[in-house]
Amino acid sequence: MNPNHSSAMTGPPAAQQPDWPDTAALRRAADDLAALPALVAAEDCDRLRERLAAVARGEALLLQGGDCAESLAEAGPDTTAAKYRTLNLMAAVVSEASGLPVIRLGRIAGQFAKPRSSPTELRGDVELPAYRGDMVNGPAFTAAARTPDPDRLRRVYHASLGTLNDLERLTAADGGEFWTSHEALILEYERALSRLTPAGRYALSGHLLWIGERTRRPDGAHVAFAARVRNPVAVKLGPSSTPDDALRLIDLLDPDREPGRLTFISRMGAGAVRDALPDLVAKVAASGAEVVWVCDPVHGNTVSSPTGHKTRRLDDVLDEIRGFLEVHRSLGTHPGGFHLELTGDHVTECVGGTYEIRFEDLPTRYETVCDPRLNLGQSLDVAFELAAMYTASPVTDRGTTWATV
Ligand SMILES: O=C[C@H](O)[C@H](O)COP(=O)(O)O
Ligand SMILES: C=C(OP(=O)(O)O)C(=O)O
Ligand SMILES: [Mn+2]
Repeated sequence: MNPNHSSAMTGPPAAQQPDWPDTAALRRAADDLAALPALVAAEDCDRLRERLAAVARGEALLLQGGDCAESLAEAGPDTTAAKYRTLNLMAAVVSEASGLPVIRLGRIAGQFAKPRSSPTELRGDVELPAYRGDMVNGPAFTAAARTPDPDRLRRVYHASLGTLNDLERLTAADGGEFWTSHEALILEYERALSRLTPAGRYALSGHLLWIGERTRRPDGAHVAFAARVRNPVAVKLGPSSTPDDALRLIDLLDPDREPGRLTFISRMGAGAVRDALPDLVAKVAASGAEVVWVCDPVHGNTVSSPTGHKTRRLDDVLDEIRGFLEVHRSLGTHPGGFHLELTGDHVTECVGGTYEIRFEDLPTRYETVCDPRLNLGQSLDVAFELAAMYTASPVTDRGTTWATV
């Protein structure tokens, strides 16, 4: 794995790219995708950008959620409907309590690629390439499954198309808008599904694409790609982010200062959010840029259970949300929304909740292929806790009236 892999001879470095063993096959897969219909419409990306502009103005909230990594084996109408209904229920609860419209954005129909802390995984004395999401390789711990396979680009395209069809049926039945998003990680996939339209270039693999914590360097290939497309885009900001990083990203990704174009997803961890976030939000606000601030209260709170399962405590998730709201309250800025890893099923991957999952319960239904997801009950716990926070401190004007949270 070459961390400075550059996918074009002269392009900027692209972090977290797989070592594809057959680059000719990769080229053929990308060419096939480039000739297939785009997955979403450019006009819909524009419409989502308008909705996000309302969030930037403090007139709406964003709820973004879904699997850490979608799975080809699990893809289908039932899992899609379960995730859709979970987000729908959460949005209804939060909207009722806050009095604000809630925009529903799935981590769905394309969330098939993962950045990893380590390029390899060691079990006993066997070392294999890390699982990088079903767009790249398979989760089974065998050399065959872990070898990056370019045909997977085609498979996730078709699975995403099926999911989009299912989502269309679901939204037609209840009349609401629902948008799709994923991390723009594998550049061959994203470039192959970008299209030049009369209004400019769009990444048409999803409505909103985000850049992850591990690929957000301002001089990197992911930021360069996002800068070239007109979709709404987001960037994760972890505890090492500096105000200067944020301001550079604004200049690169939102040079025209278009409200709704750029979202920052803060993922600091419950222990760091109150210290790390205020300076970022204050300096961005002082620059005059109108970005959307979203809280991802899961990625900074991953721990290992005594049984070695990757997990998260619901209490930490809620504490980071509270910290995020406190920071915005004290600065008079709008806490624009929430980004969560969740599923509509009754999995046992995170601990805590009204129907409490304990460390010892984790093996019962631990089904994620990457990070632990909140189950249906835990997702609703988050929604009702949010409702309680909004009821205690009503939003009346740009989120400035957070008396207590
Ligand atoms: O979102 C997913 C994970 O946080 C990311 O892939 C890193 O996971 P890892 O530390 O298990 O590699
Ligand atoms: C990898 C992810 O997050 P981050 O880039 O914030 O670590 C993710 O959202 O699954
Ligand atoms: Mn994750």
